[in-house]
Amino acid sequence: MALDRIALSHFRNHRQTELGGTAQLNLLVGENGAGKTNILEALSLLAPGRGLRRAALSELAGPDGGGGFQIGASLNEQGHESARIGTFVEPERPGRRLVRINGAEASAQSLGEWLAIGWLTPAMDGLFMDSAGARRRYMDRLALAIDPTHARAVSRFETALRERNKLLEDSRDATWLEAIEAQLAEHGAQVTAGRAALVATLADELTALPDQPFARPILTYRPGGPATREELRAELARHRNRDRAAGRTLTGPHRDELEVVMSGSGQPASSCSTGEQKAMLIAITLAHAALAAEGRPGVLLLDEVAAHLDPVRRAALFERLRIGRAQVWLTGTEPAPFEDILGEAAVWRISRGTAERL
Ligand SMILES: Nc1ncnc2c1ncn2[C@@H]1O[C@H](COP(=O)(O)OP(=O)(O)OP(=O)(O)O)[C@@H](O)[C@H]1O
Repeated sequence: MALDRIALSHFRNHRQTELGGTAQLNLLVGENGAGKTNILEALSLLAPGRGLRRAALSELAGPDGGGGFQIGASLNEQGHESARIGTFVEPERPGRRLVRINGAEASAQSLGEWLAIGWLTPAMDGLFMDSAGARRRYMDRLALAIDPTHARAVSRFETALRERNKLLEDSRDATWLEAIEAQLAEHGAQVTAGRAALVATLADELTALPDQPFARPILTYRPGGPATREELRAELARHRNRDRAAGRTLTGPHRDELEVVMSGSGQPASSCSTGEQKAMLIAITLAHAALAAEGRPGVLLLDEVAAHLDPVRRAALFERLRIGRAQVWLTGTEPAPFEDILGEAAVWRISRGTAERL
């Protein structure tokens, strides 16, 4: 299963770009600023969420679309189209993202039931040094591969959390607070379970990966509150005064942390070298792609990853991608580093928002 017949219209610098005849390995080459990452971003928007740049909808439309844009693709199974999926914004409703699956309107979250899309981009290089919130978002994105309903649980939990924080501040009405805490605990426990399951499954997958040439990370999920609904609810009720004094809820999955250390040395990822951090991110990305491919079809977007690796690591990466089942999209400024896969990859030259098949 793979994405094919991809069509972008008025999406960033792509006025009308079509990519057909895709393969398992797909390569976009072109100068800086040509529009390669924009294509990967368009594909990342065929998943729930804000895509690989986390851009606002208003940033995505190109200059001639009147504020609207369209992204469409076929899902192919053994050469036949099994579904047509798309996401778009209409010029007359610029703040609203719409999704269509096989011609029928659907929710953005339901996209996760069709495809599991993962990515690694240069913007993620600082993930281990970033705030814990960035790693929570990362876990949530990866968790979609094993549970497409995870995004919904996160959004319901966040709504309940905002509501409780507001009620703590302006209301002494215990009945209201109890009702909100019940919701917060229900969705919070679901978020915790989703993240815990993701990290456990990823950790298993990572143990199968050799230590070399990519540094193998050891992942530990550190929950910010009790795991079960009942315990979380009880703890919230117990700590109302404390939370009121702090002005916010101090227990729950919004306080979770994903701890990452390098196997062997046990060094925390945040104090590893830039190269080691990147190698660990690649290892997690590959492990995740393997997970995704076990469930729904996986698509892996690797922006400027391969060209920056030394030849040994690059060859190892290509080998892993070849044996994996995910469809892979790679970008680079030159075809040369991709010499080993040029014979089997579908290659496009991207130039000023256009794509030419090579
Ligand atoms: N909303 C938009 N409308 C039109 N053009 C846009 C929009 N957003 C970004 N661009 C243009 O897209 C181009 C950047 O494209 P992209 O990031 O895909 O480049 P790239 O090929 O990945 O380059 P690099 O190799 O430098 O990463 C820039 O020229 C930028 O001005």
